Amino acid sequence: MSANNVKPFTVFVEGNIGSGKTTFLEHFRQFEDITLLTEPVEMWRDLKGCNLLELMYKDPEKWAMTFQSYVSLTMLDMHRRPASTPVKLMERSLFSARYCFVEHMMRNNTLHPAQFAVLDEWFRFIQHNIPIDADLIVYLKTSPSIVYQRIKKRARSEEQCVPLSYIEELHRLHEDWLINRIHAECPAPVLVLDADLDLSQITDEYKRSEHQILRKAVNVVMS
Ligand SMILES: Cc1cc2cn([C@H]3C[C@H](O)[C@@H](CO)O3)c(=O)nc2[nH]1
Repeated sequence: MSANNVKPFTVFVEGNIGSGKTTFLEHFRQFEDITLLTEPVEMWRDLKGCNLLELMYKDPEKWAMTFQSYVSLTMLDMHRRPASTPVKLMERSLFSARYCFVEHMMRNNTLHPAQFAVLDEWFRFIQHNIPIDADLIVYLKTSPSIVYQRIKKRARSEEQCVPLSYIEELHRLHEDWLINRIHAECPAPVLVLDADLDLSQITDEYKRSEHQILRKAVNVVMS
C-alpha cells in the first residue's frame, strides 16, 4: 500500500527476451514516485549456489519444471511486495510466466503434461485466491529478428544457445496474449510501444507511456 494506504497504480512491463524491458524500467528511475521491481534474474542464477537459469537452458527437459516453479515463486513475491509510492512498475508477471514461457514449454514438450498441469493449477489457485492484478500493461512490441541480434550482442552467457525459433515462438505467444487476447484473463489495458526502435529514438516512445503512467499516479495520490 502506498503512504496513504491506497493500492499503488501497478504496471506490468512485458515483452520478449531482449525487448528492452530493463532499459525501459531504468528510464523511470528518475521519478521518486515510482517503485521499480526488475526481474530477479540474479536469484534465478544463484539459488543456494545453483544456477537454475543455466541448468534450464542446458537441459530443459530435466530443469524447466524446477526453473519455472522458482520463477513463479519470485514473481509472486514481487506481486505481493508493498510499495510506499503511488506507482509500482514490475518487469514481467505471473501472467507472462504462464501464458508465454510455461505455455511454450508445454507446447514443445519441454514440460511433461503432468508438470504443466501442476504449474497451471498453481497459477489458477493464485489467480483466484491472491490479488495480483495490474492497472496497465506496457507491451514492448518487437520483431524477433531484431531482439535475436540484441541477445547475441548482449551475450548473456546462458542465452547464447537460444535459437531464433524460440524467440519467434515467444513473440507469437506474447501477441496471442496481449494483442489477440486469446486468454480471457488479460489483467489490464495494454499500451503497445514500438520497442524495435534503437536507444537513440526510443525515448519518445517512453515519453508516451510516461504521460499515461504519471497521470494515473496523480489520480492514485489524489484519490
Ligand atoms: C515470468 C518469467 C520470466 C522468465 C524469463 N525466462 C528467461 C528468459 C531470459 O533468458 C531470462 C531473463 O528474462 O530468463 C524464462 O525462461 N521464463 C520466465 N518466466
